[in-house]
Amino acid sequence: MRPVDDLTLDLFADLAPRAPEAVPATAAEVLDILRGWSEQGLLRHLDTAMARFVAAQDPEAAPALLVATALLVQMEGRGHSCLPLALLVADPNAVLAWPAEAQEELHALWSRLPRPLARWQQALARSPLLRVAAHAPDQGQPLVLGGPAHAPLLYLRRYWDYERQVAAQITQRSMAVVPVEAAEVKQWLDRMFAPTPEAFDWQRLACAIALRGRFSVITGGPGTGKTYTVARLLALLFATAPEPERLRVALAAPTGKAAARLKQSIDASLKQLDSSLGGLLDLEALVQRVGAARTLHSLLGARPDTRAFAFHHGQPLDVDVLIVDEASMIHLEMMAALLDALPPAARVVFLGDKDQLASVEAGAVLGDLCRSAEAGHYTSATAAYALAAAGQPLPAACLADAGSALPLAQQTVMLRESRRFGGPIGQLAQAVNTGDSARALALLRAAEGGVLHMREGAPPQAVCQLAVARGQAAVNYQAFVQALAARPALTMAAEAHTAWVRSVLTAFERFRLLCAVREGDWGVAGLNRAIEKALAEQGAIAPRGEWYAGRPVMVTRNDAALGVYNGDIGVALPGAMAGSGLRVYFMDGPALRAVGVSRLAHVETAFAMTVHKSQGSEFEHTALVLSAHAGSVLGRELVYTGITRARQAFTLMSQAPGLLASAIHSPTQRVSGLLGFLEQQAGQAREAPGSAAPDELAPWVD
Ligand SMILES: Nc1ncnc2c1ncn2[C@@H]1O[C@H](COP(=O)(O)OP(=O)(O)OP(=O)(O)O)[C@@H](O)[C@H]1O
Repeated sequence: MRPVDDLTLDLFADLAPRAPEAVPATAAEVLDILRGWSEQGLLRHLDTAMARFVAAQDPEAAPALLVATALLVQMEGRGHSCLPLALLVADPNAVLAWPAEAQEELHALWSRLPRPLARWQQALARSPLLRVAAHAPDQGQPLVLGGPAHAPLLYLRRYWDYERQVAAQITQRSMAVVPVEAAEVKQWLDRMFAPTPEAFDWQRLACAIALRGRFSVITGGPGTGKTYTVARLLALLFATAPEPERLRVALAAPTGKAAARLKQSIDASLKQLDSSLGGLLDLEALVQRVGAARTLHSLLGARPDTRAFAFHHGQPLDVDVLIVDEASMIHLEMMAALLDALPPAARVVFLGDKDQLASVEAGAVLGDLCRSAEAGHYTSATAAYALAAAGQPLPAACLADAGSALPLAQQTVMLRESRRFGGPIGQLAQAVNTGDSARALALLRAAEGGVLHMREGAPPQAVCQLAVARGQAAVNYQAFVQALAARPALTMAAEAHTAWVRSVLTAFERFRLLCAVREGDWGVAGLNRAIEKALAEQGAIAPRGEWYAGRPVMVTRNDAALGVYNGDIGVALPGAMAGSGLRVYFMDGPALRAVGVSRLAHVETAFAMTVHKSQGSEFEHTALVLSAHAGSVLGRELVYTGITRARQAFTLMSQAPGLLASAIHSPTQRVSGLLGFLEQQAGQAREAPGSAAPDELAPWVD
């Protein structure tokens, strides 16, 4: 990006003349306006505090810089990694989506700020606190103006660093392919996958692609066989490694629950494969080698109260292969930390559903990485490898020119056939995903096969009724109530107590209420209170104070010392001995863990939880509750994620008619520059002397 000269600015000046009466805003006036917006709840106090910080550090800071800083911090709080400056200048409300009553003030301020974009850029670039990435040296400035010249992006410095680092790691790792004996791979794939003569087998392709790469992504909706495929990949690595007994494999996921589920499902898949391979490989030994799955925080060695991890590039993880599930939940900062901690020669495979909700924190990394997963964009070199190793010609529609295809695309495979969601739930999820609200509503209204249910415009009591009433068609918390009531006599052996605890935890996991928002009668807090009250009236629980027997809780903060992690769900129950206090029991695969309630400071009741927190879990019956006051939170990904948490039955409870359709028509778009960085770095890699373009890589040995 070149600095903008005054001549260029003059050319633009006439395009958007300022109204003659509009007096340019001063920095002091802008800080006052921002404070007013904080008081009205349009901005957070943190947002305006950052603008004040900039004003304090740079007394000459332009008013436009102060506005942009506050809005940038607000955007970060909403999950965006940067602020799209051109759009902000041209149409601030397209970026901010403020309520109608606030827009007049917004436009009033805008009329007093510079136009067009080039003048904003010039005003911003004058500050020593901002670095124009294209031509200014890095002097630790807290703000960075990057992105393409026609669509500049304003970053907080650390997000700019994360995106650049993540893109560099991915590009290098995607290009650093491992030599592979294609014929040997094909032989193993023939043994591991049944022939599919009529259809292209994406699972076989994913296995072959991940085998040759140090970075790969396998994306697909629920039940498309991501874990089935990765279990075969592990077996294939084990079969082809020069020293399989030394292979160090680690499994991880963003939450404890998702990690435990990954381990269970990989173990089950390897067992099934073991019997179908008839002892050709010692997969029992592989299962032992894989060990327990961990949360990403625990894998990286999170340290209390700091952003730093024990493992990083100076102290890399001790792994050869890392499988990471539920990758849609990984935020940008975590992705940067994870890639930084991986030894250069290790393979990492990310599994996840690109259409699910992105992380609460900034970044939508999996979504960004999978932007062209459906299209494929494979080069002729990848196609040749697919033919040699997976034994299938790639569909012509998935091929692309090597000059434009990203190295990342060569290592990304989308699985397309769901083995578990063929029925009404799968059809509903697909309708939502494709933006077809008419079909989604028709499926719900037809109450297909007793699997789908919908109620619009019902009072919150109806949601509570659905969750706790006896004799409902689909399973609800009555299963939990019954398990709770079946407590064995205190004289019974400890095994009976363990079996009871396990039955209570299992029953609780059969049903869940998922909300879009936390507050209000239709939010997590209100519904938790209502359900506690209703269950107490039934005599199922006896809440006296915060803790009571049968209180289900979700952990909201990692505590490595206690071994509990954000998202873990447990139930408070009395111990086996008479008079023993309440403990929260957690299920860790087959094992149980108990923590005294007084030691758990960061938990919340979990009869109702947010859709965000439900990622990585599935329930026999899921009820999704849509509040009329959810605002922009109510998007397509939220509804899709809620639906795909349901295994056998799904109920939609909507406070008002029309909420579902409006959510389906509002796909969430997170602003990020990650793809731009990936394209830029792929271009640099292509042009670097002696470097191989993706099409020229020699990834396998015939
Ligand atoms: N090629 C296949 N042949 C037979 N069964 C398969 C195949 N692929 C997957 N399955 C079965 O389909 C089910 C779903 O597979 P899997 O659990 O691997 O999907 P997933 O994409 O990991 O799902 P989720 O998103 O829920 O984690 C499993 O029971 C698995 O054994």
